[in-house]
Amino acid sequence: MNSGIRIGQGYDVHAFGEGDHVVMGGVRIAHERGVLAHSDGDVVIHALCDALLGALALGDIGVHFPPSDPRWKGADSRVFLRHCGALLAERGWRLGNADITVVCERPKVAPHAAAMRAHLAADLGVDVDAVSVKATTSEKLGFTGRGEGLAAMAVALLVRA
Ligand SMILES: Nc1ccn([C@@H]2O[C@H](COP(=O)(O)O)[C@@H](O)[C@H]2O)c(=O)n1
Ligand SMILES: C[C@@]1(CO)OP(=O)(O)OP(=O)(O)OC[C@H]1O
Repeated sequence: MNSGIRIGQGYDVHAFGEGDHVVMGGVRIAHERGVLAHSDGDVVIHALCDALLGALALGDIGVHFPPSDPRWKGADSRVFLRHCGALLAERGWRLGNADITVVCERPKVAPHAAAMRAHLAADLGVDVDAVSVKATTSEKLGFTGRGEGLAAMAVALLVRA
């Protein structure tokens, strides 16, 4: 890892299940469904963690936080993100910027994007303008379009600390 930049990408999906809220970017959003997950099922943070781990070539979130490990049952995914931030710092990197896209028909993400960005930036120790969160529907096509679950994609650029 001698070059001055690294790039990574991440993708995560969680199916809707019983519940009355979803968590995205550390924000609890009231919703008529919850998500099926071992942790809190935060697709935004899981995708971002995978982008950061990918940039470091350190595997993926399931390697670091196995779904078989009872410690992570119901876990706040911000714990995972802070851990990834520490891995970056230990290796002499910091986040240059990250861009995350959530794909779902509902819930609406835009009203919560600023709060999500604030959480993600705080957990990674960067300015809020280094972290983008946006959303799109899939025009009622596919599993997200049918309202079966949530998806999120992330890209992250690392720069030398
Ligand atoms: N879950 C979502 C999906 C979309 N948005 C916002 O609505 C805009 C229009 O979405 P289209 O898929 O019709 O392009 C989009 O640009 C987002 O700002 C949202 O907040 N939450
Ligand atoms: C986050 C972990 C934690 O055990 O479990 P899940 O909440 O099910 O989420 P997933 O996106 O499948 O990632 C795997 C795991 O690391």
